[in-house]
Amino acid sequence: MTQGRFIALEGGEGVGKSTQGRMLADALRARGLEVVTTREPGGTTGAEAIRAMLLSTEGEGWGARAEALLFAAARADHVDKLIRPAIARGAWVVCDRFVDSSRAYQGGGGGLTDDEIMALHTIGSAGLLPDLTLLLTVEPEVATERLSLRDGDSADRIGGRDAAYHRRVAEAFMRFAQAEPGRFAVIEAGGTPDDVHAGVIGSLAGLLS
Ligand SMILES: Nc1ncnc2c1ncn2[C@@H]1O[C@H](COP(=O)(O)OP(=O)(O)OP(=O)(O)O)[C@@H](O)[C@H]1O
Ligand SMILES: Cc1cn([C@H]2C[C@H](O)[C@@H](COP(=O)(O)O)O2)c(=O)[nH]c1=O
Repeated sequence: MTQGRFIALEGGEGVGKSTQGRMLADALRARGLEVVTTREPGGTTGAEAIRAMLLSTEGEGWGARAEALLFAAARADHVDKLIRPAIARGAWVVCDRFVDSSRAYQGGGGGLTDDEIMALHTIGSAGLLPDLTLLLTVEPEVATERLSLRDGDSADRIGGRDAAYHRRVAEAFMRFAQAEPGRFAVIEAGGTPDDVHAGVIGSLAGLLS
C-alpha cells in the first residue's frame, strides 16, 4: 500500500486554488495514485450544509466566534468521515482550504487568536495538519480581475468582506508560511495555470520521491 498524504491548497479568494487542485489531482492520478479531491468548508453532507449556512448572504450572518465554531464543526465531520479514512487507506487527499484558512480568516481577519483557532481544531479534529500546505499568492488586482471574470460582481458572505479584511487574511497566511517553512510551500500564482502547476509539482518533489 502507498503511503497516504494530505495536501492543502490555501490562499485568498480567486488565487487559483481550485484550478491547481484539479491539475494536481490529474497529475497524481497519472502516476497511479488514488486521489481524493475535496474542499472546505464542505466535503461531507453535514459540512456542505454548514457551508451553506456560513456563506449565504441571506439573514444577519454570524458573529466571529460562532463563525469559527461552525468552520471547526464542519472540519470535524470532514476529517472524521472523509479525510482520515482516505489517508488511512493510502490515498492522497487534495483539499481546497483547511485549518490555515480558519487561522487566516477567523484569526487574522476576524480577530480570534491563533491559540483559540487551534484549540477548536484540537477539539474538533485532534489537531490534524496537512503534510504540505501550498500557499498560492497573487497581487490583489490579479485576483480581483480573475474573480470578476468568473463571478461578475457577486460574492459570498466572506468573500464580499472589505479590502482591509482580505489584506489581513493575506498577511496572516504569509506569517504562517514564514513561521513553518517545512509545512508550507509559497507559490507565486500570477503566471499561466501551467506555470503555476510546475511550481506545485516542484514543491511536492520531497513527497513524490
Ligand atoms: N493561472 C491563472 N491564470 C489566469 N486565470 C486563472 C488562473 N488560475 C485560475 N484562473 C481562473 O481564475 C478564476 C479563479 O480560479 P479558481 O476558481 O481556481 O480560484 P480559487 O482560488 O479556487 O477561488 P475561490 O477562492 O473563490 O475558491 C477561475 O475563473 C479560473 O479559471
Ligand atoms: C475553510 C475556510 C474557509 N473560509 C472562507 C474562505 C472563502 O471566503 C470561503 C470559502 O469559499 P471558497 O470559494 O470555497 O474558497 O470560506 C473561512 O473563512 N474559514 C475557513 O476555515
